[in-house]
Amino acid sequence: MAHVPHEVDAVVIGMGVGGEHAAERLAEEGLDVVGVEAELVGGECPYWACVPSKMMIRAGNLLAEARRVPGMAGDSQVVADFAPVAARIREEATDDWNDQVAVDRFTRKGGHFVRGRARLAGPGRVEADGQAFHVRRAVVVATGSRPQIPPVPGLEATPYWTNRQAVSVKEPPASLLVLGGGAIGVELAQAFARFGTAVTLVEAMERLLPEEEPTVGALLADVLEEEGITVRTAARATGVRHADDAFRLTLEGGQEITGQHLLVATGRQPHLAGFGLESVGLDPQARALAVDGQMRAAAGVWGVGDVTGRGLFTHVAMYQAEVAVRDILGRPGPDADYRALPRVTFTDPEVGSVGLTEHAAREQGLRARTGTARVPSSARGWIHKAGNDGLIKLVEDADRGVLIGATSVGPAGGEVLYGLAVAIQMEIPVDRLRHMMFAYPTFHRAVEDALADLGHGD
Ligand SMILES: Cc1cc2nc3c(=O)[nH]c(=O)nc-3n(C[C@H](O)[C@H](O)[C@H](O)COP(=O)(O)OP(=O)(O)OC[C@H]3O[C@@H](n4cnc5c(N)ncnc54)[C@H](O)[C@@H]3O)c2cc1C
Ligand SMILES: NC(=O)c1ccc[n+]([C@@H]2O[C@H](COP(=O)([O-])OP(=O)(O)OC[C@H]3O[C@@H](n4cnc5c(N)ncnc54)[C@H](O)[C@@H]3O)[C@@H](O)[C@H]2O)c1
Repeated sequence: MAHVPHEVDAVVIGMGVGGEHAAERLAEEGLDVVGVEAELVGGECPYWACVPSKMMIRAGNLLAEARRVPGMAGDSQVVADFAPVAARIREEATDDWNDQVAVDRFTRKGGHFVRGRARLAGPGRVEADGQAFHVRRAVVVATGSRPQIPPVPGLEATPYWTNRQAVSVKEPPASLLVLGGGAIGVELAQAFARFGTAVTLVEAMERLLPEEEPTVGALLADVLEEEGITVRTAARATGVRHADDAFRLTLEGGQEITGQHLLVATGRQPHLAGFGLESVGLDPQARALAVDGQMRAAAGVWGVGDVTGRGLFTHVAMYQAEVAVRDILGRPGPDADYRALPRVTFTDPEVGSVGLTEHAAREQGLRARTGTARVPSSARGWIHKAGNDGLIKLVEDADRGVLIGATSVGPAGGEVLYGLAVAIQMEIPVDRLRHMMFAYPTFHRAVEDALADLGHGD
């Protein structure tokens, strides 16, 4: 191992996307930085989350498109094979879950890497792998999040999957129960189903993706059911058993559903406990690490990424890391701004949203006006035909005449979102948006229809 200095400028605890970005940037700026990682540098996103799941989704989308050929372009016979997907995840995405490339990238920039579990031992004091560091300038807490496992009786004793096992399989299971109809649940349910897995998706709330506009969950449930997925909403699991290579999930009311595997995707919780936060006056029992607009958690301590409980997205972790780095370097800059935080769930159709939903806007006491357009009724949606499900919904603050929220569901829903995110971030008056030209026939042209509908859709 390289010589590790004990007096250092900064220690980054957790080298997931947030910590890795902060550590690399600080090293590039010439600071003496130690990065500590207990597992793999890069964290959840490249090895067990965003990247492998999106490779599965890309492959599943190809199958779905090929199955849409009949009636549109001739005939097709699709033989699904998961082997190339499993190989890509091993060879291209994760290097068989080896992070040497990422470690080398960091050390080449001048950083000092320590493999191990770091512990705060008081202000400016960090211990890891039997070494003690005296930190002159900054400790960055970037410990991420962990799956939140619900207290369903019997569950803990079963070999259930989290996202980690789900994206590491070499073959799709014959059948799969998915507990949780949030982002992970819907993305992986659809991807596996397209490879032939019989999927049952169980969501406790009334709708899938319950944080999104109500119409979104209903639309997505229809699409998934059309593809052969059994969707159970407002369904509570009261017990789980695993016997004879099968999971048996009992639902409130007594119905039992079975599957070869069970994926638990019921949310993630920030990782605060067990690494000495109390030694710097912070609460390890808190729901998330509280930070101010410059990502400061305490004197000499910054927090970035999932641990802060904001958004739980890779782009949020990297954005926050930039803010923290600037502040650590003593450069003035604006506070982190989440008004136009974009979210994309990569189902087919993609579900993109940014800013406030209508409900959230009203809860904040804003006078919300909404406008909606259906993608199949737009020129491009009509031309697209098979797989054209989707909608655009806009939420305007009627008092200020600017958009404060938008939803874009459709074949390119996540991409269409971009223009809406710019409009919200820049507070472009709705009256000016109405006088823009929207290229014909793009998917984003449906935004023009939704703008015209503002005030009529309420
Ligand atoms: C299945 C799935 C799909 C996802 N898809 C997307 C997507 O498409 N787009 C998107 O934007 N987001 C997606 N996300 C969310 C994204 O993965 C996270 O927001 C992102 O990984 C957060 O990065 P982070 O650095 O905060 O934390 P993490 O990636 O969790 O990294 C934290 C790191 O800290 C380490 N650590 C913890 N404690 C210590 C300690 N005491 N000492 C040393 N190391 C420690 C951990 O080992 C870990 O490597 C997805 C998540 C999942 C689960
Ligand atoms: N495309 C993306 O950007 C992407 C993809 C996957 C995950 N993520 C991130 O990862 C995080 C975790 O994803 P997730 O899907 O686990 O969480 P989530 O919070 O998005 O969804 C969890 C779902 O599980 C439901 N639920 C909770 N307890 C339940 C129970 N006992 N029975 C049935 N349903 C229950 C909730 O009502 C909710 O709908 C997300 O917050 C998201 O930020 C992002």
